Amino acid sequence: MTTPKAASRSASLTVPPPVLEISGLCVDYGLGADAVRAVHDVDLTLRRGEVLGLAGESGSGKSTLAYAVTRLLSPPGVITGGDVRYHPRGGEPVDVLAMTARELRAFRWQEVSIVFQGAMNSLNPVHTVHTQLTDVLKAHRPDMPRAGRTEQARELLSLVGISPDRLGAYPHQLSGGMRQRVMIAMALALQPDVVIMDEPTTALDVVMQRQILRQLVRLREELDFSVVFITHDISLLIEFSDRIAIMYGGRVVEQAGAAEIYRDPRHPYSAGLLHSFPALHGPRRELTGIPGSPPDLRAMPSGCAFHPRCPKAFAPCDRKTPPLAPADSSSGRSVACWLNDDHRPGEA
Ligand SMILES: Nc1ncnc2c1ncn2[C@@H]1O[C@H](COP(=O)(O)OP(=O)(O)OP(=O)(O)O)[C@@H](O)[C@H]1O
Repeated sequence: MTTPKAASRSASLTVPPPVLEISGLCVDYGLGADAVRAVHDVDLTLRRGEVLGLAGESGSGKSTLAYAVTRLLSPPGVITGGDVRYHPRGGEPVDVLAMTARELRAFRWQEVSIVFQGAMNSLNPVHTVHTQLTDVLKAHRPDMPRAGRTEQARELLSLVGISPDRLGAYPHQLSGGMRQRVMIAMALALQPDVVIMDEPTTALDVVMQRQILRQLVRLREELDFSVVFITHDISLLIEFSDRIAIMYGGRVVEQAGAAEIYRDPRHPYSAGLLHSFPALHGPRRELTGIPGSPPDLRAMPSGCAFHPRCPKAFAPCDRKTPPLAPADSSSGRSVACWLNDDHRPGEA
């Protein structure tokens, strides 16, 4: 791209400033007595330049969270509480939940773009890659001359590792991996600060998945954007994220650096997830999976929602929900598990 955002991320150990701050976010499906809570009191901060991984089994609330944060949630989904703040470069924080429709149109694509599950099938089959890439530019940069749009589209394709010669191709003339890269190119077209990727590569084979993610992480360094990367495959997150948040039953149950989660998962659910996917590198782990199934939102277990499946459940777990609390004073890790809480209720 011609004017990449400053690629000079500080190599110092200072914590980068936040770009997206989510606090106390609650999302329900339905209203009144029939409502179920799919996202429960989530606090999460995405920092500038980082890749934040969001993991959890199907139904844990990952996509609902992404839709809510970008205000793309459609009925019966309703945001019932909390706060989402976007911190523009050098500007005052903006309340995303209070944005008007017009503000939202500018916010999406330009500040935060999102690549959804199965995105590679959402390219329009009757238009060329050129038309689809330049349409994004035309809609948001109406003053850009036609030749400039084409030039930018060529650069975007090169960025994601596709020869600009393919600009005239229709989606069916491209492989699944290439279509996915085109979607990523579209998401990067307006140089957003944040790219949210919801299971972007699950339809691809493992080698292609990793190739695309490696490229994305390289681009993140070049173009200086932050990534929220959502998947149920925690081994992918360990490889590509800086930090990981693990969701269960709509709540974040553990949040820590990717290496910390890998070496020493503190929540029994995190440990279970780690033993559900083969790691590509490092020592082999025995794959044991997690017994049982994720909870039904209409009948959530009392206390910690994971307790019926937890090999380490003890007295307080079925009675009281553990808060997400700092686990180490130094590392910024937090865990919602009574095993890690010095202030746990009586075990009798
Ligand atoms: N339109 C809807 N109406 C009612 N409940 C819904 C709706 N969409 C999602 N849910 C429920 O909300 C919960 C969270 O779903 P969500 O899709 O956010 O989970 P997820 O972690 O992204 O799962 P997956 O990995 O399968 O996409 C699930 O229990 C799901 O059944």
